[in-house]
Amino acid sequence: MLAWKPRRKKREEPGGSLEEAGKMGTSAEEGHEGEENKEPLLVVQGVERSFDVGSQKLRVLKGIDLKLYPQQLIMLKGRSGSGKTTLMNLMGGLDTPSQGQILFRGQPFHEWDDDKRTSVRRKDIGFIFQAYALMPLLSAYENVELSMRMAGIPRSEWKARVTSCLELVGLGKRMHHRPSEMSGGEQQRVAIAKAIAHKPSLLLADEPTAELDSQMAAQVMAVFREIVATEKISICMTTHDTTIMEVADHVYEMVDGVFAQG
Ligand SMILES: Nc1ncnc2c1ncn2[C@@H]1O[C@H](COP(=O)(O)OP(=O)(O)OP(=O)(O)O)[C@@H](O)[C@H]1O
Repeated sequence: MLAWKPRRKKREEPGGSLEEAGKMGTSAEEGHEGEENKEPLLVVQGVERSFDVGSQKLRVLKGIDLKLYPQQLIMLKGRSGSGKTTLMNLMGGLDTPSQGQILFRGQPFHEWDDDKRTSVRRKDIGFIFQAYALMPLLSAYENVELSMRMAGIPRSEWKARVTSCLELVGLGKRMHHRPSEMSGGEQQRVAIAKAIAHKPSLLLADEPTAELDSQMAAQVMAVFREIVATEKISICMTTHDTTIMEVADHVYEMVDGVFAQG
């Protein structure tokens, strides 16, 4: 197994053990330390979401409360269909609640129209949603560059930022490879670089380790802990994988549209 080299030094391969991932950046305890003095980045308060399905109302979320603090990594777990993706869509402003509030940096996300939410999303939120979401004909470098272009970052900043993001995820030497020339874990790390290139404060990741073996999943989690520490990002991710949950500052279990008391 490859060893995790000291933080801030250039490296080509993140460590592959969860013990190492846990040591990166803040530990679970440190993640909560001083929380009371910090403003939450995101507050979800009494959130409900129902969908009209034919003549029926399907109540998917039935009263969710959570606070996500700066530099915290939280996980949502729960059975398929329990509402995890629905909640993440609301947290990212892709959807609005039927009831309740979502405050992003103290601003009422739930009251804003699509355009206003989209502009906040482009600037301040990164997503890792479908399998890898990479453009297959573009190199890793071009994929990350594309997301900076989409976020409206000045061209003069692209090169340095793309390079530093790819180095951060351990792919400094593989920048000019296309996704098809990379392993699943490497592709997922390109997706992380792409999602953080515009310096968001929130990263939302839906099952980011689902397609990966345990060592690659551990590498992705190590990269997550590293970006929480160095990029000052907060992460909310969904997972079914119990083996990676120790890396989280907090794990919420969703059962039938509410959080189980844990
Ligand atoms: N737009 C929609 N219209 C109708 N029903 C929906 C819609 N979006 C989600 N649902 C339903 O809400 C429930 C929760 O779905 P969701 O995708 O949030 O679950 P999940 O916990 O993320 O599941 P998985 O782990 O399989 O991804 C499901 O029954 C789903 O069919």
